[in-house]
Amino acid sequence: MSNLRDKVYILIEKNTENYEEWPQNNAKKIAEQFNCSRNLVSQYLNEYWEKGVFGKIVSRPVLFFKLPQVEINAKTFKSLHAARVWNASHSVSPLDAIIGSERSLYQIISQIKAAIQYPPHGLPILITGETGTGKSYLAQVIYKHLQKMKFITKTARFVSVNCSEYSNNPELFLSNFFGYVKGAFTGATQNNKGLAEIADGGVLFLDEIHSLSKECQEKLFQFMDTGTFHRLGDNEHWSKSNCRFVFATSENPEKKILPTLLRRIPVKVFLPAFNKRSEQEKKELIQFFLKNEQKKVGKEIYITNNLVSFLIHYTFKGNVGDLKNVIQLSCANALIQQVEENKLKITLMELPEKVGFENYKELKNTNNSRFIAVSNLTKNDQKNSIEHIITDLYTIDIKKKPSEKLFDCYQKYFKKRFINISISDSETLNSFFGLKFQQFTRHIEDDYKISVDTFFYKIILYLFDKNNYHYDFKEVDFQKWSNFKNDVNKYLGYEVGLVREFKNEVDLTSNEGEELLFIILFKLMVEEHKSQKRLSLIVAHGANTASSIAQTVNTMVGDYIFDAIDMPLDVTSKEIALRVNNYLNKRKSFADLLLLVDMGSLEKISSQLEISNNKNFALITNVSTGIALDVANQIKLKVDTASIVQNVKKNQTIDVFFQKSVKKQDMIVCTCESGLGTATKLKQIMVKSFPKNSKIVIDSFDYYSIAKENYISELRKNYNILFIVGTLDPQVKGVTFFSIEDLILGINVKKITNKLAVYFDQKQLEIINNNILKNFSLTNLTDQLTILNPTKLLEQVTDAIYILQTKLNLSLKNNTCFGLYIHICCLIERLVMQKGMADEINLSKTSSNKFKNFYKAFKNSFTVVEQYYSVEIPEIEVKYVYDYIKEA
Ligand SMILES: Nc1ncnc2c1ncn2[C@@H]1O[C@H](COP(=O)(O)OP(=O)(O)OP(=O)(O)O)[C@@H](O)[C@H]1O
Repeated sequence: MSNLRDKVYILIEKNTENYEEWPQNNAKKIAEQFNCSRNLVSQYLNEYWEKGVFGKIVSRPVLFFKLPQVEINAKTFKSLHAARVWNASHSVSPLDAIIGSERSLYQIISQIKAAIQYPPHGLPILITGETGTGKSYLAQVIYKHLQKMKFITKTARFVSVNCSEYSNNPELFLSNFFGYVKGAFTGATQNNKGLAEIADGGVLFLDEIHSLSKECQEKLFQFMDTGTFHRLGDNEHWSKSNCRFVFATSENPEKKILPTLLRRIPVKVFLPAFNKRSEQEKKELIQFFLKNEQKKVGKEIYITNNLVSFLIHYTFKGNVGDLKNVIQLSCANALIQQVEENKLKITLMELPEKVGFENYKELKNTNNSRFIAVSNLTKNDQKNSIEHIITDLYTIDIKKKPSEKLFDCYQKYFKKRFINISISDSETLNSFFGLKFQQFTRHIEDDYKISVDTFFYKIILYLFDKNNYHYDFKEVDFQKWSNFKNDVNKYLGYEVGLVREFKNEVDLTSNEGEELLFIILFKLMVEEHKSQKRLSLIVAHGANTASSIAQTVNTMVGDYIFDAIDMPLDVTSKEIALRVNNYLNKRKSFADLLLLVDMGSLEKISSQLEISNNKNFALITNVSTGIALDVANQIKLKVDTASIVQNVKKNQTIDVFFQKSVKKQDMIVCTCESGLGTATKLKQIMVKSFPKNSKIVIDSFDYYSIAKENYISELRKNYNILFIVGTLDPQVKGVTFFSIEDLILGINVKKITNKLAVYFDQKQLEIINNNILKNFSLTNLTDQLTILNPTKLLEQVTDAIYILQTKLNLSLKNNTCFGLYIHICCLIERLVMQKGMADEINLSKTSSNKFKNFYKAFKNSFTVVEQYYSVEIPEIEVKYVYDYIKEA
């Protein structure tokens, strides 16, 4: 028989399982249940809390729950909701187990998590994507997540409705969905619950939502708004259901779903097609399905390397769903042949007939066939895991005895290990990390005049960008970890500060080991004497011609010399120039550019490349592995660029070209006094308003940097600044400023388009004009900036600022208000998404009385907002608003 202390533990553990039971976890209720002293129970509960076993919620009554794992410090929460959100974000979620959750689906899953735990019943979500990309699968995992994280009870249902079944029969939908009463139609012999009611407390998944008739869509959004509806045949009584909505469609939602319904779905996520996913993820999916087959057939499965390569490169029209079928059928085909064997071996021969080989380019270069066990399928990739690399660096440290040469050894090690690294530009730019890292390296190049080495730049993206790599770091347990750290630290300096600055900006959490690796790579990337003064780039047509020449040559000379850009066959010289310009734009601090291309006309591209006039530019055509090798060898021998061109001309019978370019790029600057985050979003909205092929660079900058003269003059060396868009005029001489306020009010948009007249034709200008008017409406702006309901949020923030002005007897200018609306809307979203609790408010003693008064008035004005979103605006943010208003 266990004692009372154990009984309390067991009861709390059991009740924690079911969120509905959490309110029972208080001393009074437990004491009643066990018929014992309340004080004693309270003592035990607090003991467990102090040990970090239970979390404490300081509501009335005080509640306890079992933490997912023991914490070092005692955890206290201000409300049930805060505890629940924290608990959810610290438990392993089924959503995190989805393949790709840490890379291609990373953003999507974070968005979904924030949306479904939004109080009280989550925000509706729309999942789009081609057929077979996993929309229904994701909806089911969302449901499992909600159950596991206790946002819904164990008995809550997942109700799936395939709307395409009702496309021609709205009445049937309404009766099945909302239920009916006896006599509602012929055959309605008794009252019947509808799917909406069955889903009460759970998840309602409406698949192929675009096929619902207009009438049904209207009824649906009325139900979404109020949670109530009439059963068919009964217009008097209201039925109720509180369910979470997940919608899916494989069509373009803007075209097929009523705008009124679409507006009520604030979170829209897009699942990528199978061929858009990385090789690593494809391999993991293949492994996942093969493991399922292994379980079914009860035999170990072996697959050939060529079949894996086929599955990775084949275009599956039905995406992941098709891949799953093809794997199942291949295993079935193999099983017929190998009934007697205790292993199942599958090769290209077992592929089902429906798979066509005509598009399969890789088949030409199949490798020597070899079988791989399913469990080993993704093993090779693990070799590049952060954990492995740190272990290697640690071993080098022990072997080499720390010396001046330590970082030379590290450099050699990385060059050897990552010589074949290939990350395309588009991959790096798609992610938040990629964009930020690019911006950051540009900032250190511009502001600190530090050159960035492309090779190490790529390794950092490869290892630390969750979109690119399996981010599976476990704590490294070295006996001599601290010695290693000390050895390395001897050679580190300002890099440490820069890395921390960057990490804070992207909100990258990392443990000690990861941080040290990041700093080592960063140091190697920026070491001045080794920095890359010459960029060598191969551009060629074909799926991987350029990268394969670059990889071969880099491997042959044992050094990372060439970057590569692969071009589709039908690309125009203009598009090539655009891609090369994008590449150059990211690497401003080089002295020479050596460009090796495979196409004919030299002048056509060179005239379209934008290279500042202080840089040498050499172009070599008809690139082949031989020519690239010749160039690489000369680079290794430190031959200067002009001589390389002459030598190649002598050695090879080809055309070469050398010129100094003088053309500058045009730029629109986006800035926002309330911070770089908002400026970046502003930039995204501007980019969206311009045609895709626009050559004008649109970029975001820190307000205070832009206001500095020397910063602007550096920028002007490479760019011609057309105008600035932002919340507050940074007063840059000779550059027109357009305030967001004007754009919101539709003022001055014509002036913008006038400035662009030389770049676009009349039709394009009209489109830009309309886009700006559309994209800069205040609601749309907030919509872009937040996932919360923009109209509601904006209304509440506007009211709060109005009250604040009245309280303080202030009259803020329109543009100050607009700046504040946008900043505070973004802030509220940040706080909602933060998952944890807001910091304790501790009005510092050093604050001025003026600020203290402001703080009080601000808090009073924002009470409604804070309560509605269950957030607390921290003092530091209030101080920010205070300074902003003071400056304006
Ligand atoms: N990430 C994944 N991990 C494991 N299995 C997956 C994944 N994505 C999809 N699948 C599997 O692929 C098949 C097709 O997925 P699903 O039916 O969810 O696609 P869909 O996008 O809803 O397709 P449709 O638009 O045709 O309804 C299912 O059997 C599903 O289990």
